[in-house]
Amino acid sequence: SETNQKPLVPPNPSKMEGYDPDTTPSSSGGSRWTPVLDPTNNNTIIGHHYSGLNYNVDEPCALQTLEIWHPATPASIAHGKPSLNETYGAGREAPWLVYIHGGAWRDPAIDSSSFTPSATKILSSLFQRSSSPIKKLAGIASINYRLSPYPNHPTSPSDPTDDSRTAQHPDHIADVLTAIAHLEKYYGMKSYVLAGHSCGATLALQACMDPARWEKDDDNKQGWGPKMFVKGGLGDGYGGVQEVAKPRTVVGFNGLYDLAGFIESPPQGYERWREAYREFVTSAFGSDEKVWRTACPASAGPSWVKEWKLTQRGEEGKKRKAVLVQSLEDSLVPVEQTEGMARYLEKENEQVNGDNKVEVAVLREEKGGDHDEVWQRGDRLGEILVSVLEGEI
Ligand SMILES: Nc1ccccc1C(=O)C[C@H](N)C(=O)O
Repeated sequence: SETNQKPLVPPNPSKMEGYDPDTTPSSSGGSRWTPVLDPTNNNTIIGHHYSGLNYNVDEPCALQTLEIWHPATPASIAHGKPSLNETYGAGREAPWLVYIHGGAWRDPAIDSSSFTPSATKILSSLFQRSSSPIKKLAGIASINYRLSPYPNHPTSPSDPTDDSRTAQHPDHIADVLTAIAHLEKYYGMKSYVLAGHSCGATLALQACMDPARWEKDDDNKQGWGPKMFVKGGLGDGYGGVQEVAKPRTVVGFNGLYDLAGFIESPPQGYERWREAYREFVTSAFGSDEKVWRTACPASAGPSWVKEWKLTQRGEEGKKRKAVLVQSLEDSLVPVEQTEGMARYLEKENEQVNGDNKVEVAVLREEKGGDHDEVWQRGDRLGEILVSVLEGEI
């Protein structure tokens, strides 16, 4: 397991060329910008895509990567890649969309590329609505993060020596925050919508909480804490917590929000999954059920919502929003998870007034398909996120 004994070095200036991913070290073997073609008209370039970007610059681990898509512009089409000024320029005010994949913190078959159908749909639909989508959406990022052990996976069991498959809470959220810090620092990301599927939705809400929650007792030197956040990453480079801007809007799809609650009393029809839940929750969070409760956004107790502060210029005082989407056909995650999350937020809202309330929208999808179909199809997921970006939800 990782230790925080290793001396941490400040970010290496020679490795700060992240403004141009073409010159950023890439763990997945030198991916390059590729054009994204409109599926409704295979001749039109609607974006440019880059995968396998390390966000842990100094000590890259196989899963500490992200991929990005940018809406095409006349300049990016002419050059075959995004124009740096246009895309990452200091004046860029459009939000990013950041996606966190699911897979119960452990499934090696679900990764950042699972957002491809949705990203394509989003770019395509923004192009139908606008001649200059880059003004509405600066970029899309889909994040990988280290996974927890999955020794009994049928085809890709985890190897205990693989440091991308031995993570335990809070490694997952620490990686997500490191990735967000990377986007802020190297890609000029100022504001963003944070979306997640399944355990990615858990992580999206954890990103709204105070990162100090992920510290462990000081006397537990092998334990986790803020120092772990920067293992070769960004932050202040000396072991401080990565302070990242919080998202103004969070969108959860088929999310897990109260794992202890599920395991304690699975809703009717979901009892058969109890042991599977117990298994992946133990792998991700350890065996202390208290940690399961405090790490999950619907069971963390009052009142973490006040930790969800908007600090970006122009966002102060703006209303925060949680959009919770649940397929009623999901055989793995019951709608009760989403209802419990909504109830938690509404209860928090009773304690505050006006703009301090979190706007809560719950979408119950009658024909949402099974648990993973929402990202496998991508059309509805993309449609919902476009509506969020356009301020329609
Ligand atoms: N059983 C679950 C219950 C809820 C949410 C996800 C799962 C999963 O099984 C995810 C993943 N396909 C896995 O193999 O761990």
